[in-house]
Amino acid sequence: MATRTGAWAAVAAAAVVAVLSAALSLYGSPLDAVLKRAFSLHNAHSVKGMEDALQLVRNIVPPLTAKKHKGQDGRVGVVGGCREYTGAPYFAAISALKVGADLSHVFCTQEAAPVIKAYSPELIVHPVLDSPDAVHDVGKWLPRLHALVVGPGLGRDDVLLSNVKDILEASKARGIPIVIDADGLWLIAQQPALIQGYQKAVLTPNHVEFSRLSEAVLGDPLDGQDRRGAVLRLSQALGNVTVVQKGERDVISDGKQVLECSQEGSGRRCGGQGDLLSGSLGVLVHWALQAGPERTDGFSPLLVAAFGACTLTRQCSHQAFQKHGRSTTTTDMIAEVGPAFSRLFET
Ligand SMILES: NC(=O)C1=CN([C@@H]2O[C@H](COP(=O)(O)OP(=O)(O)OC[C@H]3O[C@@H](n4cnc5c(N)ncnc54)[C@H](O)[C@@H]3O)[C@@H](O)[C@H]2O)[C@@H](O)CC1
Ligand SMILES: Nc1ncnc2c1ncn2[C@@H]1O[C@H](COP(=O)(O)OP(=O)(O)OP(=O)(O)O)[C@@H](O)[C@H]1O
Ligand SMILES: [Mg+2]
Repeated sequence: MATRTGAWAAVAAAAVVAVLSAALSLYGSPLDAVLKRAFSLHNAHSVKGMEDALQLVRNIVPPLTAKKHKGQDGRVGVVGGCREYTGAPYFAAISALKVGADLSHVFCTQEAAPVIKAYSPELIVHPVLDSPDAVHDVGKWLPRLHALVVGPGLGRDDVLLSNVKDILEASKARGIPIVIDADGLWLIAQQPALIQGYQKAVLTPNHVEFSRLSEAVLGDPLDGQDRRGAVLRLSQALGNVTVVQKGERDVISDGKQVLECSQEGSGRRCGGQGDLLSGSLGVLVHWALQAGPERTDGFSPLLVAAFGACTLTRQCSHQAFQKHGRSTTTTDMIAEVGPAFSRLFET
């Protein structure tokens, strides 16, 4: 009996490795050769691999029950929003709420706050980011937040960036998961030490942001030929911070494993799609860490969360484009978050 159980466990473990390897390729570990072989063997079954990776995301989604209180499924904060950019923090914060967070806060400048409030009565908007007490004003909310999304619509004003630097330090000290996007990545490119080794951080650069980070951290211009290697190396150099390089395919790495998302999206490249991704990721990161590695078959929870946010964003783009074609905008994509989520993760 014990032998049969052992044999079954070995077969099951081999199957898990093989199946996941269809969607994941693994570098730099002692298992490298075995897993690379498994990957190339099963690469042809990428649809199945994608399905298995999606199952890991489904495993982290908390059930909707009558037993929960408000806030339990996620209290997310977005740090961004200034005179020029009010759309980006709105897109990120409303996306977190639409994915399933219970409360979504925006910490922005005084000038941006009434505009963002006027977009939505559902967001809690704090006009504090340019106040002399910004760090204290945001800091007092930190104990109540499960995750922070830093950067959408932040701008590059030195005073704001200096406040955000201190907010990052305070968040790290509390162990709060942090998604860093847009101008938050500009700050990290100036001061990579700010995030070095913080393994509860996920960076979500677009093509240009990735090049900037790569140059700052590795001194390398971007190698467009080997995107997976480039993302893996950046993550490793940052001390296994998770990196999501957005593009025609999204490439995700925690410095140990590399995962690709090629869910069908659309040809529409309107602004704000990255904000939908970073806001969604804010809540998924919380869910993934809460679920723990048992629910993600030993894969990094942040990797699974990132895969979920990328898949969801692209599916929203696909669905919105089917309805609106060329006139698709991020607002149309946000209207698809519910149906896209159900289709991907609640089937
Ligand atoms: N409605 C809004 O308020 C929006 C505000 N946004 C904010 O705008 C600010 C600047 O963001 P940007 O993303 O423009 O950053 P950057 O100011 O660094 O500009 C990047 C530039 O690179 C270009 N680019 C992007 N992907 C490229 C690719 N694959 N190949 C070549 N060029 C490429 C873009 O057209 C852009 O001009 C951020 O704060 C951001 O959050 C954006 O999120 C878009 C929506
Ligand atoms: N060429 C592409 N083909 C398909 N999907 C893409 C392509 N480029 C980006 N995407 C998708 O669009 C989403 C946003 O990526 P993008 O590179 O536009 O981010 P961004 O520039 O930060 O956006 P934002 O305008 O919000 O700042 C991601 O989900 C990504 O997968
Ligand atoms: Mg962006």
